[in-house]
Amino acid sequence: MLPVLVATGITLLLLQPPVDGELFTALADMEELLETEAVLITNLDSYVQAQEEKLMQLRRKVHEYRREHTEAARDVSAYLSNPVNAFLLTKRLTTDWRYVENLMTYEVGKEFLENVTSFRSVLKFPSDEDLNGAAVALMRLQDTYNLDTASLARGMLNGVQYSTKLSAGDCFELGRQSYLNGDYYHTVLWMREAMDRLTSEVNRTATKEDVLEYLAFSTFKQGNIQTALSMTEELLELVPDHERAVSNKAYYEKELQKEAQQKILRGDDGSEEVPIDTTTKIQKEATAHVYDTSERKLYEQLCRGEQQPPIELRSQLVCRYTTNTSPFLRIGPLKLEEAYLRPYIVIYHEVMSDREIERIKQYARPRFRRATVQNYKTGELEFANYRISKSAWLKDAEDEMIRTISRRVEDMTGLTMETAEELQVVNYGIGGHYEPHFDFARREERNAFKSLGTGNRIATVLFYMSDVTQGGATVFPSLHLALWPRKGTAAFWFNLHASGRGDYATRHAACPVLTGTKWVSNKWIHERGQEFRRPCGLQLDHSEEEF
Ligand SMILES: O=C(O)CCC(=O)C(=O)O
Ligand SMILES: [Fe+2]
Repeated sequence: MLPVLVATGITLLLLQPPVDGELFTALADMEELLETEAVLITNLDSYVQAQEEKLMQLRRKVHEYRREHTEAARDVSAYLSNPVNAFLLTKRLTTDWRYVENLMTYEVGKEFLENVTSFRSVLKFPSDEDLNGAAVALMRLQDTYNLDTASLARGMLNGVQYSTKLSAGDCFELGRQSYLNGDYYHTVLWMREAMDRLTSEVNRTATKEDVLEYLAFSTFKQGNIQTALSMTEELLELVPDHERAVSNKAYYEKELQKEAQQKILRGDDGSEEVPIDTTTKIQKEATAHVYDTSERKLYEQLCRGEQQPPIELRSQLVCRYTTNTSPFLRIGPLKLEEAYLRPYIVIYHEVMSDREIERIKQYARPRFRRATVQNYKTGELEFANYRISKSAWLKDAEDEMIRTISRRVEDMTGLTMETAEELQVVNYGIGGHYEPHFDFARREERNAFKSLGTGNRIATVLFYMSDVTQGGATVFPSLHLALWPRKGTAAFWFNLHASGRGDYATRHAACPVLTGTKWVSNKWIHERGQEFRRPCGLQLDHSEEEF
């Protein structure tokens, strides 16, 4: 139900901010939804078969009755003078008819519906919050990857068929979900698309009146009262007694009058009026991570692969074998590719085998929880729209293979794992992402690791445990650097300067996954224990900030 703008001008907003859903946050969980769907399809198929069987029996009865009846009608007295016929007619209208009635009243669907109820306790079903989360993820992809609404609705992405085509009803639902989030920008985009699709649909999947109602209200919310009014008038032509439309029309007219009066008072002739663009993007998520728009722009460009560090910088980078971080590497050197020099960011190739990856995934899957972030004021772990993925922590003690990974990180980096965090395994579903952030704790967050007594996160090792079909890069906006996931590789960088102060240039993000799934695991290495392995620097960099 849409809100009514009452005559007093009070908007009755029925916005329900969605609670954070769970299933949409990782692809691993979505697989279970396909299993749920398979069971539902079988059940629905059996239900349809049973209904068809019932109707067929009834249809046979119709034929039988009609045949006898036509026979009787041809010569009524001859037919009834036959005692067998007289008996059969009586039977048809007594016991036979009772059978027909029973068949007609028999509810075929009941047991199948009961089945569905019992499935709910054993199978995974998405919630309304999941639906909202999946819609928000699509909007995020649309924004980040500059996807135009019409192509997306046609299932096209970069000229190839990406998904099934969306019906007007599908577009309407995307618009409605955006509306529920107070995101009128996307509501307008998707309701317009729903309207376009409607005109070509034979079996209409949405009604023009519903689309117009959302469209008008969201257009008004976007600041375009005149268009909102025209849309409402169009709606009233279709449904003249539409209560909400009637009162909204009156409200819009009043608002327009007010505007005109104000213009006269200002001595405005209207010539300088700036048309209000209904497609202007509004900042939608109240809980959105705070970062400036230039960073957002760079972040999105990097995600789309449109930026890279300047050539002067790239030309200094090398690939080499590394042998000096552990004696072990003399017999098994690692392939190292430099990605950036200051800060030093490198990629190690072939440092996690497919077998190890499978084992780690197996361990993590049953323990997946939606990833949280720490509220630096309260210290509480909480969900945030700017980090959408599922994660699990794996201890060294759990499995020889996890221990081996830790030892490998030690060999790779030359840093001790004594004070490192457990291995964090992360799975991002479609649209899963992590907006720009620092891995180290800043001054105001210094409580974050205090209780551990291990100091700050000196370095990050990020293992890529899958290829990602499209999207999902790790990007460093201020460095114009994007690292593209490749299964079995790992990225490494120091988060802190040698002085121990946070290196702000390491601010990074995980771009939303556009197609496919993304698996990574993090090993966060701490300061304590590294004193002789990475000695403190005596010089302070001017960009350094005290931790
Ligand atoms: O998944 C990625 O690419 C980056 C993840 C990340 O930055 C983190 O988990 O802190
Ligand atoms: Fe990070």
